[in-house]
Amino acid sequence: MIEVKNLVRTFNSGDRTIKPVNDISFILEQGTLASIVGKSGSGKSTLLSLLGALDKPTSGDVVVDGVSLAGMPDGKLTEYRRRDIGFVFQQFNLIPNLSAVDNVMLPMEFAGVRKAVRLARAKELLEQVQLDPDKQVRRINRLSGGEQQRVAIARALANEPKLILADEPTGNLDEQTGDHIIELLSSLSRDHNTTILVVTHDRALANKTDRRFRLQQGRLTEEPVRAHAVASA
Ligand SMILES: Nc1ncnc2c1ncn2[C@@H]1O[C@H](COP(=O)(O)OP(=O)(O)OP(=O)(O)O)[C@@H](O)[C@H]1O
Repeated sequence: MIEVKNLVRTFNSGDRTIKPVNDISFILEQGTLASIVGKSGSGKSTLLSLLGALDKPTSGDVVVDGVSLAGMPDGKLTEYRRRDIGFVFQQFNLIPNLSAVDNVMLPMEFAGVRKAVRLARAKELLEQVQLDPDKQVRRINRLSGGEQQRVAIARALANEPKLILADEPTGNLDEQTGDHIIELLSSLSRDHNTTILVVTHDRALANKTDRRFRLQQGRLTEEPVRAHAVASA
């Protein structure tokens, strides 16, 4: 369970102070698939960075399974990022001159997983995101944007994180691949009890989530979701 408590992040911009995260509180039960929508500049990336411990709040706290991130030493925060979070972020670029399969194996190497196990799991994950076997061994810089996005999702899943933070996970994908990614995220939350928070402009994805939030000028509101409208459409 993730508890976000009165989270605030301010930035000084010249002689102004801006507050892209302005007293945000919510609780996500384990296994929830939630989405955040909001205009450009509304604070979505800032909020995801705080949840992933890539940035520190000005005040407030994030509590993960009863453990508070505020006041956690940097070494422990790094451990939290590596072990508990799967990031699907633009700025978390894949390593371009490594193959897809090597990119997916990397987080498992950091976690000390044996090579044979890493390789088998990386292949299994790349199959789940429907990357053809011949492309699995190709260097990242020889894959299309959509294929790279799928590799990034497979890599985020590598260590079976408790929480996946995804910024526009279906952004570069055609409709069919996007639908498959939506199914994959839904089944991860439902069957593997992974908590997933996605920032998305994709209505098909937002409609599939259990909870939907809107961020406006640093304030978060929850919107009602029609109960799995897409599934019955
Ligand atoms: N390190 C920083 N220093 C100063 N201002 C920042 C910093 N990071 C973000 N901001 C500002 O905070 C506000 C929110 O930015 P953020 O990236 O969180 O928005 P966003 O909703 O993710 O936007 P987009 O949809 O365009 O990615 C913006 O006004 C941005 O310029």
